[in-house]
Amino acid sequence: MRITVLGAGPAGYAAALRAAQKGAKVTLIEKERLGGTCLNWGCIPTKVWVESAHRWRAIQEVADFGLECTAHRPNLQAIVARKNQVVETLVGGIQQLMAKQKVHVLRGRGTVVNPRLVSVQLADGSREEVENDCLILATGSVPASLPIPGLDLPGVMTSKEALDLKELPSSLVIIGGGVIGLEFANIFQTLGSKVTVVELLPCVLPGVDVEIVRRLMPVLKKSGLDIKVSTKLLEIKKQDNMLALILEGSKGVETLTAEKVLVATGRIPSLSGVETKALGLELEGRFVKVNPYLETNLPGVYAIGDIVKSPMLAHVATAEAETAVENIFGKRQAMDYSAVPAAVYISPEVAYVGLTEEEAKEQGLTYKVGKFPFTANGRALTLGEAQGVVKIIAGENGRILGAHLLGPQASELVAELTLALRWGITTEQISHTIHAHPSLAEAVLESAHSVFGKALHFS
Ligand SMILES: Cc1cc2nc3c(=O)[nH]c(=O)nc-3n(C[C@H](O)[C@H](O)[C@H](O)COP(=O)(O)OP(=O)(O)OC[C@H]3O[C@@H](n4cnc5c(N)ncnc54)[C@H](O)[C@@H]3O)c2cc1C
Repeated sequence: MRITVLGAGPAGYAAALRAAQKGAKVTLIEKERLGGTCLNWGCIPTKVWVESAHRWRAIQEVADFGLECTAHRPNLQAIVARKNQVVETLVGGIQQLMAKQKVHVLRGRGTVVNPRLVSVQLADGSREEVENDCLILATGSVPASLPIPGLDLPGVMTSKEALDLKELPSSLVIIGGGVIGLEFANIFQTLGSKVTVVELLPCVLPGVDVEIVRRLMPVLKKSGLDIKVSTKLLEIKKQDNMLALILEGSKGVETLTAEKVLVATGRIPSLSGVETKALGLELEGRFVKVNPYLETNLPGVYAIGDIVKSPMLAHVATAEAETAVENIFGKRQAMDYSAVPAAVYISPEVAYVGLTEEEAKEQGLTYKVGKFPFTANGRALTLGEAQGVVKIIAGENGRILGAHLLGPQASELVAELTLALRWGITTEQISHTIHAHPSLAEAVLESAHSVFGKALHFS
């Protein structure tokens, strides 16, 4: 079987690899870089910056650990160099995997001529036509742009440019208090910029369990971050060497000046090379419409990743890739979104899976809540990172409906609860499972105990 995959992000490259492993003759078309947004301008490079910020904070706190050390300043050129090196290592790894699985990688911009033919404009200006028996669309997403005057001024950036900043801005305003906005806010605030986050909605991290956001806010504010919610950006103007932002909030219109502005107001599907109207490809809003098997309305055409209406996350994109390939090879497997974890890499980390308490209420479910604070966890205290909580929402039968974590390594700890949620493991079963001591995972164990009011180290 000949399969063409358009786009080599975590959706496309994973689909290409899996299809090749199953014996298909695969062509993978990519106009920029293997690994797509996630590896080059998203998940991975941001976490390199997050780690530098984390270590910088740790250096400043070493005196609390009985150590003496003098650190001079963060070196952004070195951070960017390390970021590039990590990205190159991963992209190189994907290149090798493609070669090993004999995936034919075509570097150029693909245009879908019809469901069985893609025309590729190669870098040298020539064209190559690729025929297929099955086409997988994985063209990803791009930053959403707002119709606001001044967004094209020098000094106004998207996350892509921010990742290559070689000098620390003295002041930075971030438009958008979602996951990406807060991650950058945390990085630059920690490294020494004066950071303000402007969010249109009444709270940051919309969709996250309200109690978690409520607990997080004072921690962020204490770190020096200025957060303006229910505030709309009207315009950006140049003012001497700075940028002046005209904002409208509950107290009226105000002007804020900053050296740089980062726009993080979400992402929209990219359908570059996919003329939906001409092809007759059905959309759902801006997203490509798919059925539970990830098939579009065009026979033999699948769509996966950020272009379909599911959480815009790399691991979801990869899971969709695997499901689509299973279906191409004849297995009728619906995509399962019942347990999708998500994490926000700030300090302390936020991670969650399943229903929020608000959603459980809205759905009229009977539920119990278990909570365990990291202040009562030995390992968290040894790390000096005892802020936060593990909150579990369990149904009547003890099965986990949702879990919400704020604290050290939350992005790792959520895996146990995701496994439990996905496979119906109850809080009672977790509470009868021995966890290593001392470990942060004991906070998960104790939170499971606490669903029955039986936490050992907290009451
Ligand atoms: C700053 C930032 C941080 C993020 N952090 C995280 C995180 O920590 N965890 C997480 O899960 N997610 C994160 N994400 C989201 C994650 O990057 C996306 O969900 C993921 O990359 C989607 O994968 P995809 O394969 O659908 O699309 P993409 O990764 O966008 O890849 C699509 C690829 O298709 C190519 N393409 C498009 N059109 C054509 C064409 N016509 N011809 C050839 N090639 C084409 C593009 O060049 C691109 O390489 C982050 C995103 C950003 C921006």
